[in-house]
Amino acid sequence: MHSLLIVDDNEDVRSQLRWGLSKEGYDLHLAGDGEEAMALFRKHAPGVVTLDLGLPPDPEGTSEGFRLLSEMLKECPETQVIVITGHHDKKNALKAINSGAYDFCRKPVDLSEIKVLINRGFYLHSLRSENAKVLPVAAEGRTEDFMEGFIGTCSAMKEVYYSIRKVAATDVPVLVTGESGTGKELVARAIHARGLRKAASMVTINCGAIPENLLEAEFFGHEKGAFTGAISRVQGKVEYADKGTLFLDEIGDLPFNMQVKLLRFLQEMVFQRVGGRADILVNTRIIAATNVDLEEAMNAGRFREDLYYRIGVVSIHLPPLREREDDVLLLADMFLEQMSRENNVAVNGFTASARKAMLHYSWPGNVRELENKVRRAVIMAGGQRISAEDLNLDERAPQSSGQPANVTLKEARNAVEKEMVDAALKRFSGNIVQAAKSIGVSRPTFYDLLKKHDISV
Ligand SMILES: Nc1ncnc2c1ncn2[C@@H]1O[C@H](COP(=O)(O)OP(=O)(O)OP(=O)(O)O)[C@@H](O)[C@H]1O
Repeated sequence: MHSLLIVDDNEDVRSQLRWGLSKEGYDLHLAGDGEEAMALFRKHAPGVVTLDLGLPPDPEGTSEGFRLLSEMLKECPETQVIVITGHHDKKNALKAINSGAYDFCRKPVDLSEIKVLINRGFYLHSLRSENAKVLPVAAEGRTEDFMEGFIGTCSAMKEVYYSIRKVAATDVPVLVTGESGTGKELVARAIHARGLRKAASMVTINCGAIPENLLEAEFFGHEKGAFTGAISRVQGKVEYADKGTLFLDEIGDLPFNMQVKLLRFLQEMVFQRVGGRADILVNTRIIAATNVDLEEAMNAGRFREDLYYRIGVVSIHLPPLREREDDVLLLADMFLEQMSRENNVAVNGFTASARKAMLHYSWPGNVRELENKVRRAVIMAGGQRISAEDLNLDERAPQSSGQPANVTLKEARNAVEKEMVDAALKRFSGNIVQAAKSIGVSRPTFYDLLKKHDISV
């Protein structure tokens, strides 16, 4: 039987949880202070603990809660601790996760939400206990300055590798932020591949690429006859992500209506297929990515605050390529090697001026743009070495092609943006989906760019 310890100094809360969880079949233990909690912890070795941070002798603060959290994890690192925090206390929720808590729940505790967290906690506890080897984080210290699948040695990327290793060992939702083409999906894959759920799949939903009326069915599936054309029952992506990871790409583009449904699902991990009545329970880890500033979207009323707090407790920010020091050259060499092999073309590196141009260019499309430019250059290069011209870069100008030197970075970026949108439209004869894909942005973002630069299709 699963042993569960509840630590809360409020007698009413303890009674409510005792009552609410009595039918779940746990071996339930309740403590009102730190001393009692540690005694029960040592005696019953619970797989999951719910821990109110405000405990005597510091019921208004969090010091005793954090002390207990660290003592428990020191004695038994496999224990999954869910901390109970104040309603808007994102700071302490984040601190607790950083200190090794598995997840958090806000007051007043919602019974169905905590049940989901507890069940997931026991699931993770059994995975961890069965195979402690799946946790690479303890062995890989902060000194690891590289990560398989990634090229880059600048200090900002080392921070990213460190964060990936750290969050991979937990099950908390992670928000990956960064401009388009910086490697957000690569980060999501790295977290999944190093985490507890690596034996199951990572399922991706591109929230910006699916028409609004089809999104709910994409997430949750549909029953036969749910709408015209629904000729059979179809499972949604969420169902396929059971036991694994659900990667929500471009979450900033999720329509408001769907944000409400997603939040409801995230709180209880239960959903119904479109046109169905049965509740379906899944156990999945959420990783989301966005290239829009969600805090700004939240302030503008385009993104729900409660959803932001649910998905954004831990975030990993990817720096734009132009801020990664010499990494651009390492990446360019890697792409060159890979593409000359793939295309069976012998190319012997870049000219000095090509290297200079790559270092000076602002890379609005980031790593994806570099990859595309090198791919094109490998095919176009007449000689043994790739020149700035083959890369379509101007070796003289500090920014993009044709920009006078006295423009601001913002102006230069806008000009490049417009140039890329124009070129993509031309290349794909006005096909928005293909044009957006080719420059690495979502369809809604592409429409925003058309509007911003006053381009008509
Ligand atoms: N540090 C890196 N090392 C090697 N390859 C990288 C790195 N970062 C990104 N890439 C490659 O660049 C391309 C774009 O990366 P990815 O799709 O992960 O970006 P993204 O930020 O998710 O883009 P978008 O916001 O448009 O969805 C991929 O081919 C990826 O493998």
